[in-house]
Amino acid sequence: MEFSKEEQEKLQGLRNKIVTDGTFPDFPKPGILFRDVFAITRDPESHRTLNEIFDYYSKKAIERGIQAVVAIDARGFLFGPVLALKIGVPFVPVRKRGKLPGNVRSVAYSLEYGEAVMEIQEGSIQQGFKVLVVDDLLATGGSLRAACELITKSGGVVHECLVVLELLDLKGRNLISAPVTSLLQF
Ligand SMILES: O=P(O)(O)OC[C@H]1O[C@H](OP(=O)(O)OP(=O)(O)O)[C@H](O)[C@@H]1O
Ligand SMILES: Nc1ncnc2[nH]cnc12
Repeated sequence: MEFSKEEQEKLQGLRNKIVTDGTFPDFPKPGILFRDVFAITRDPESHRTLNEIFDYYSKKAIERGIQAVVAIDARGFLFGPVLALKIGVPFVPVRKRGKLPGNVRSVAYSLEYGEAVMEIQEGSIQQGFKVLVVDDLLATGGSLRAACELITKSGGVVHECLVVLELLDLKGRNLISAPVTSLLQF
């Protein structure tokens, strides 16, 4: 997605915040350079700036006819509900195994520093709905791909994905067939 010059300047400020306050070598394992999105939410001015970017994104998402927002447990929940409110559509969670009640659909996946299982509640996505999938960060793409698979198997249509941070060298977007917008690239 295209951002205006004004938005690009705001995004540059947010990126600087991650560099100065949100970069941790060797966490949670040796060799992983952890990018901590809470560096933005901890700082009210940066948080407000990110919210303005979401205002802009949401207006465009309404024009594109997005009908539901799905976000990934846990850090995706910082942003998915806000976007769903701005767009005016349902927010649906995808959660790690064992957290969602009722009948669920599951998928095993791997991410940059481990393996896990994620789940979605049966009936939580209306058939044919155009879905925006949200997460804080795209690394290898394993998590986002698993979420997209759950949505598709539930009868939703993954229209687009939005992540705040993208780790470009891991090429995670290559695993995702829908268009992916990232706000800050590393
Ligand atoms: O692109 P990938 O290699 O799959 O990695 C990205 C995922 O890793 C992190 O989640 P994590 O499972 O650490 O969970 P958390 O949100 O509960 O901290 C992050 O929030 C993304 O969901
Ligand atoms: N390098 C990283 N930093 C923060 N969250 C992550 N999730 C997967 N890889 C990550």
